[in-house]
Amino acid sequence: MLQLKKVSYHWQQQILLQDISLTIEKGKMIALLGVNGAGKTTLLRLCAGLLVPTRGEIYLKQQLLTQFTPKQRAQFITYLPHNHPISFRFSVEEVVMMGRHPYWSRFQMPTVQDRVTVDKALQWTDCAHLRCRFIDQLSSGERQRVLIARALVTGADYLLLDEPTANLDIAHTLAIFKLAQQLVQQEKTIIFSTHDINIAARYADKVILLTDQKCAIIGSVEEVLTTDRMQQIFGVNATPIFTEKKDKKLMQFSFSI
Ligand SMILES: Nc1ncnc2c1ncn2[C@@H]1O[C@H](COP(=O)(O)OP(=O)(O)OP(=O)(O)O)[C@@H](O)[C@H]1O
Repeated sequence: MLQLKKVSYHWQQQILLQDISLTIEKGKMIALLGVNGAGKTTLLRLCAGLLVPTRGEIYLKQQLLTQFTPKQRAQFITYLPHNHPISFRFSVEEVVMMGRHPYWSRFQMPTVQDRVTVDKALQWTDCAHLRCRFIDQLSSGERQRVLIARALVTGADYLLLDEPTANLDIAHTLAIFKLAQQLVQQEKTIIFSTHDINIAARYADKVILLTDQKCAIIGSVEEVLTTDRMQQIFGVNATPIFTEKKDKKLMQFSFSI
């Protein structure tokens, strides 16, 4: 369980996040929504332990996140940044293998199990054919899939993904979310930020919406994404459209301004 208790984050005099309390259980897919600059990346980086709250505490498995060593933390939580610039010349396979680092002792070489794990992740993300290419010579979408593969091989329980499919074409987007659903069934927790509200409505068990007061509202898609809130926070008219999919009611939106 990942728990935020009255977490605030300030940068110089600016309040970026204010009094956020959330409990994120295992085995959930959670969408993180908010306008540009709302603090989604900041919140993900706090949950990943890459930033320390100015006030409040974050607990992982009932232990303060700050008490984990970076290596211990990396075994439980992986963070996929948005638009991660990569200027070094490693092959795709080497980059994905880096995701296994949290399990290695100093100077350890990859094991057979590490190679099997990397092979699977390359296949799941449709990167197997790219494995010998250099990472800095890929398209942004190809690179993003490689970085998703690297996040997968960590085997972490919590995957914090900052706009994971922003650069992906539609088929790869759907494939990544299908894979994410399978991981959630295996008790992994995925928190992904997105600007695509229909993707959030389709795949998320819960939604965290960052408001202009720098607070967070958490709940089901129907509870959080009300027409009034969409108008107030995003400044758009959102008309819900309900469809049935495998006996499940699916809410999508049509937008106008
Ligand atoms: N390195 C930084 N130094 C100072 N302020 C920053 C820095 N990075 C982000 N900010 C500010 O923090 C606030 C939150 O930024 P953040 O990147 O978390 O928002 P976001 O919701 O992820 O935005 P977007 O949807 O545009 O990616 C913004 O006001 C931004 O200007």
